Amino acid sequence: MSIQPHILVAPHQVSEKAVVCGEPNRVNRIVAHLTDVESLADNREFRLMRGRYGDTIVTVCSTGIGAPSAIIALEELYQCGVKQLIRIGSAGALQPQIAIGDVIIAEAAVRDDGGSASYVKPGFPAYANHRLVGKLQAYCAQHHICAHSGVVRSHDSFYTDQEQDLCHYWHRQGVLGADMETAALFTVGRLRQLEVAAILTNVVLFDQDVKAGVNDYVASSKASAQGEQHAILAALNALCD
Ligand SMILES: O=P(O)(O)O[C@H]1O[C@H](CO)[C@@H](O)[C@H]1O
Ligand SMILES: O=c1cc[nH]c(=O)[nH]1
Repeated sequence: MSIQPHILVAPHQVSEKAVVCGEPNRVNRIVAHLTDVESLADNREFRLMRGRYGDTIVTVCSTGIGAPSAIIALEELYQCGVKQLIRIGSAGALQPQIAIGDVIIAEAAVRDDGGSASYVKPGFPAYANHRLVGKLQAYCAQHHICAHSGVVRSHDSFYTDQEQDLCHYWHRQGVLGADMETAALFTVGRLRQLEVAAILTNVVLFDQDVKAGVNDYVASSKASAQGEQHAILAALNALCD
């Protein structure tokens, strides 16, 4: 089969197990844990590399920001034969007990994104693969990683005029954190019969100014960077054991 139009890889280059993340540079930090690393493609927001974690080959792909590009990556990875996929993302906390660098294991996601809405009615649930969630939780428990499991909210913009009210609304419903891709990956992944999970590093405290939190992350605040390493190891172990 031919090369996919956005991720620029062909099926024979891609493994059944994949890790995705928003930020292209995070791909490099993920493959630092792999051996026999090969660069596959680097196009727009999509950076792809492949390597070995123990005996298992893993493909790592960045998806950029937001549901549309995450769905493009998922659909093209699916065309290439991917069957299991874990997102290693970042998030902002919606609960005060979640510290910077804690990880959030998404059991399900509120579909406040436009991408998944273009596929299926809003009543269709965005929920993670139960087996992968269990493996992420087990790894975090064994390694004393501060992990919170529950519902996240995926949205399309930080900067809507109602954002603060929306965050407080979802806080009151017990939602743990916000990101921009998990709901779309869970929804479209489910429609394509992929096994999908997500583990997110918290980079913004509840009610903290979002720009300050994201800036800290860009500057690699120690706790965020440590949390990302925890999320990477949890995801690779969940996918490969
Ligand atoms: O760090 P990533 O994986 O990109 O995830 C989060 O960070 C971006 C926003 O700053 C959004 O993509 C959001 O989902
Ligand atoms: O607050 C945040 C931080 C990262 N990503 C989000 O979507 N929200």
